Amino acid sequence: MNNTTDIKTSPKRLLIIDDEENMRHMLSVLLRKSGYIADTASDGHEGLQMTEKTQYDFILCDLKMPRMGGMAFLKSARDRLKSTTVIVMSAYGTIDTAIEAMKMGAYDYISKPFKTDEVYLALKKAEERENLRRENFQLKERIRKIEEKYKFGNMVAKSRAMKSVFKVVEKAAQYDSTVLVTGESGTGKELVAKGIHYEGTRAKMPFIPVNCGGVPESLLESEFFGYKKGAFTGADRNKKGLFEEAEGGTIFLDEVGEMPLPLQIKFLRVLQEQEIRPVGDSKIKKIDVRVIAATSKNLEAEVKKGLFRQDLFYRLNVLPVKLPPLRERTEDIPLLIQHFINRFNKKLDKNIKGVVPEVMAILLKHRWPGNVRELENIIERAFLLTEETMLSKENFPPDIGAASDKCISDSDHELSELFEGYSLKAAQKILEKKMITRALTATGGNRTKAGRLLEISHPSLLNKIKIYNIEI
Ligand SMILES: Nc1ncnc2c1ncn2[C@@H]1O[C@H](COP(=O)(O)OP(=O)(O)OP(=O)(O)O)[C@@H](O)[C@H]1O
Repeated sequence: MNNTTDIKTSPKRLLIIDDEENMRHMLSVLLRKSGYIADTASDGHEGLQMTEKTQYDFILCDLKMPRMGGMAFLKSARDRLKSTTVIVMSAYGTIDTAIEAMKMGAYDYISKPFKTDEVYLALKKAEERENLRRENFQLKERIRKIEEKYKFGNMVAKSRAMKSVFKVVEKAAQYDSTVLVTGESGTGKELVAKGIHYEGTRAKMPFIPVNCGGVPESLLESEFFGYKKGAFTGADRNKKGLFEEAEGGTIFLDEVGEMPLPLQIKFLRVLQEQEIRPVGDSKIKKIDVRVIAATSKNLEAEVKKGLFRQDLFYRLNVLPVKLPPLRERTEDIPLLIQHFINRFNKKLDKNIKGVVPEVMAILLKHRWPGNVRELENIIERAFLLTEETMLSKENFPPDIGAASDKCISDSDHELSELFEGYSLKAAQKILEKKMITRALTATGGNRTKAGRLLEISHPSLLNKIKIYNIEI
């Protein structure tokens, strides 16, 4: 019989509970030979005492015994046996008793009289289940630890750029200063704001988000500051504004760049004085509200254009947090993918393990104009389309990755238009000049960032700019 070798690999603790001396003896000799550390008990009562002292991997338990039978044992030891697999044995084994025992937490049952192979088989099956359960637990623990390490609030990230963002926002959570979060749409500005609020001392108080671009201009003032009964037609009662709703907590001004200029003046006053005046009211009210603002616009440019007040910009920009677009932090993509997979597994009750390498390569190359939101959406879409445990190319929109392919074929075309002949040196010069110009344009002339995009050092970039006489 080769079952013995299978079981022998790791010594497990096992308890045999049976009132028949012969059975206890036979099973313990047999199982010790197979590598188990086997103890015995002559009834449920003794079994209970032993489980108090020792943590067993397996228990083989007879059902009918004097003093305390198997069912009563299962009932009393239930809480203690969470990580023990119990197999019941019964000479009176009807399906009903087996079902009853399983309801009480037993994993399997064997009917007496049984052949030794049957015991081995039941134990082997239980051990396999145990291993699976442990692996599953370890995997979840590993993911949990990775997520803990790269986490702020509900955000995950591991890129250098995002780690420095996390450092700033962790600090910001400890204070009350106004924070201005900037970044393209979908980079996680609202998530940052929520993180600062829920990780800070105001966590138990309200977090009120307002989209400054989504409220009609005529309503903005009464929305924010509230109004007094009779302030205008239809104002038939006093109404609290969003600032009062957020009392003690945080107000999140999303798309603050959309705020009309007249309201900006009022806002400046609120931030300076920490007080509001409801529409139609002559009295002012003190407020205690933290302000976090966000915008995908370049507010400094808006200030220059006269569309945003400079003084308000300075008031908001006490602690600036800039979220880089996803295409500039590709190291975050695999972590985010796993994060969303875990989330959708829970939400949709699935067991997806990951994406196939071919898809990962495509996702790493994609430009992500919609940033993390776009990534989240296409993972959710792939979840709905797949029947497998790995997400494959067919589950993703065909245009994902097409942009990067197009880039290559475009540049192929451009290259052949740019020069003739076969000189590699000449081609290299043309290509270098073109790539540097492209990187400088993409970074608004920022040489440090352009160097990073080109993956060359800052001095090397400066040198090439000089050699190729590139104008910035
Ligand atoms: N680092 C991250 N980890 C996990 N999820 C993220 C992360 N960044 C963004 N998300 C998710 O991406 C989506 C978009 O994030 P969020 O709404 O915070 O972006 P935003 O910059 O405020 O977008 P918009 O400017 O369009 O309002 C959300 O569902 C959010 O949960």
